[in-house]
Amino acid sequence: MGFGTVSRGGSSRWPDQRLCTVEMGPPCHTSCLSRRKSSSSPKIKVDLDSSTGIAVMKFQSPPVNSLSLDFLTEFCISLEKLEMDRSCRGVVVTSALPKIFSAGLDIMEMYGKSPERCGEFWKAVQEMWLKLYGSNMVTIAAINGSSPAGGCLMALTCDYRIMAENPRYGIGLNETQLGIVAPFWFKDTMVNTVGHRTTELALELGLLYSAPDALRLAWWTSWCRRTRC
Ligand SMILES: CC/C=C\CC(=O)SCCNC(=O)CCNC(=O)[C@H](O)C(C)(C)COP(=O)(O)OP(=O)(O)OC[C@H]1O[C@@H](n2cnc3c(N)ncnc32)[C@H](O)[C@@H]1OP(=O)(O)O
Repeated sequence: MGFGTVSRGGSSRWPDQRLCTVEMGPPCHTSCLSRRKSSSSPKIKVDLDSSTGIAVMKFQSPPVNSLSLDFLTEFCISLEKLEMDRSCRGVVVTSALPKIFSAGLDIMEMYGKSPERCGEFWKAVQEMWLKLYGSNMVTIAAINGSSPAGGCLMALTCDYRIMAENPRYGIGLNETQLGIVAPFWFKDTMVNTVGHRTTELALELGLLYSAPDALRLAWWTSWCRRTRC
């Protein structure tokens, strides 16, 4: 079973556990997280407004909010805590840094590391996707800066996307420009939002879109497919 087959909003609060076994090694989400410790200085600031039930997760990991193992671990733990808080109905993910939403996967995590460390990192990337995609909360990406590759994946994984209009901000799965292939579940996540043909073109050329171009291609017209149960 592939990641692209995970359905949203099913009866379970978490995606099918079989996915952990097949794609992610030994189960399960919580045990993976509890093995890792997040760094002492928070990379993500979380504020929950109890009067609205809306939480804001602000990325504050300079210089570019790259998705390191520490960042991803903290993200998953924070999201899990909000998930368990019944008063929280929705989450906005955004950046505290000027000009950057997230630069995507931390390139230094993929260079000169042991296979074990690479495996741990990749598992954390998958967990981020599973937790965000399978969340019972309404999830919104407020994209207030550039959002290439893994940053784009994170935004696409949310129910809604809102992007600040600035000609310097780009969003897209630009992996081809880096000489690497976007994993199929990155691709599937984009197909779910903008359709097959747009995704095919975007991935082939490694395109980064401005907010108006993305709007034209229906990046922002996804709807909330579930409510908090
Ligand atoms: C198999 C899965 C494959 C891929 C998924 C991925 O996500 S791969 C990562 C893809 N990411 C990118 O291609 C983004 C590359 N970065 C940029 O385009 C720019 O840095 C960005 C985000 C537009 C910001 O530009 P700006 O001019 O503001 O900053 P600058 O380029 O000078 O970068 C500042 C420092 O950040 C470091 N950095 C940038 N991106 C990453 C990253 N993804 N991981 C780790 N570090 C990153 C950059 O090297 C600079 O470091 P410094 O020590 O100051 O030189």
